[in-house]
Amino acid sequence: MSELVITGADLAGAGAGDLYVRDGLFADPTEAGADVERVDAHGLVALPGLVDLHTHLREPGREDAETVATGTRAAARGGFTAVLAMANTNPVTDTAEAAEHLLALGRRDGAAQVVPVGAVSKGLAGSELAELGLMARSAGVRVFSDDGHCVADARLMRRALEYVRAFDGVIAQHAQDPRLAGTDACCHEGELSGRLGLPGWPPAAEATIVARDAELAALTGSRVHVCHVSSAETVDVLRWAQKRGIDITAEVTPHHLMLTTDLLSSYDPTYKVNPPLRPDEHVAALREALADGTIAAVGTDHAPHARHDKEHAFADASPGMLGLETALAVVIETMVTTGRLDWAGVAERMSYAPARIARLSGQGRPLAVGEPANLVLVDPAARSVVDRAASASLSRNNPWHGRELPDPVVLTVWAGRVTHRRGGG
Ligand SMILES: NC(=O)N[C@@H](CC(=O)O)C(=O)O
Ligand SMILES: [Zn+2]
Ligand SMILES: [Zn+2]
Repeated sequence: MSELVITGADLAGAGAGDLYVRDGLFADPTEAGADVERVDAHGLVALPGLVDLHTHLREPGREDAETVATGTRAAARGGFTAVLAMANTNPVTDTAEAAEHLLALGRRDGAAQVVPVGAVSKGLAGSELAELGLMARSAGVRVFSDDGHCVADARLMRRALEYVRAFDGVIAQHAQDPRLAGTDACCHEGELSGRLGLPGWPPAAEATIVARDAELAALTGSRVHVCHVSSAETVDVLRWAQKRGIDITAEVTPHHLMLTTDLLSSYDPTYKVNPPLRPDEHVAALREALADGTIAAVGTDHAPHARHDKEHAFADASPGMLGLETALAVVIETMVTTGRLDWAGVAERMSYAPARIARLSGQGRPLAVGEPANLVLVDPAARSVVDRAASASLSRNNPWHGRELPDPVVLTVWAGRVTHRRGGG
């Protein structure tokens, strides 16, 4: 446990103040002794520790691609103090034992809080419900997702929603109608997919599932969350559903806020991701929706893949890209520098809202005396060129490699522990 005083930081856009980290909590800075370490943070911004609703840690099963230790170290370097770990591991997190095991791994190896996401269906197979109630009771699971797969069966989705309502759970849907966009679909459907000869993935495959799930949320009085929204069509559906008072939230990934379909013309599998990168007009709609709150949160969909799964012809490579270390940089570049979000807005979309959606009690809390000491100290002016070799992740599928981006994270503190400090230490 660390003890330190941070002086002069802009507290999430609310003006300058001091923070005193003691015994895992924020304490009154006037009580700090003269011997306590002081970090001069004038010109920096302090945000509550970031919370990622959508991380793939790959442990258990694919420790060659990522582990709890390496994935949470990447999280800490990105300013995150909690990550929701998706269930598509091997074995799948579809039982209470599997969820408890992941919790234990997180306690042992985590440089951030590891929150298990439970599978909706056994083995992610989409036919029988997993042990939702047992996972909730024994491991505190509140977010359930078959991510990687869509819960395509409307009846199973309805039953899952009815089930989790009892304990205020939420179903996080990977919205991809498998009949409109099958497992081979890998390029936004349009002129370019035709020219490149890649199977198309139309926005309608996402938006139709989201419309259906909004109706099921209304029918059951339960909560739906939409993973990695990629299209303007889905944004329209979300607006319509939220206007009706339906309890539906959504996240957008950093890559969908910035990268576009044309990158695929190189056939570089680094840019293969599900759902696919889309043209400019979708990127613009996603930025607008994140600014106005239609999309409540950023979720990284950090999806590490080993070399031998990624270095293939485009059609055969595994989909997914790294995201934890660069998420805040991309949000600053696309949302803050452009005037769409202020620092309070960044805190809301990357900490408060994700913590609320996942019903985490000790995360996404204000920087105030008595609250858990989770924070990230941000340098709004620093920039650097991203180097994939410098990552804490075990994988190198980094779509930002070689780009100049903001380099904001100076210090991360999780539960009173320094988990990252720029330049090491
Ligand atoms: N996003 C991806 O392209 N891949 C994810 C699965 C997913 O998020 O659907 C993965 O697990 O690799
Ligand atoms: Zn997904
Ligand atoms: Zn995912």
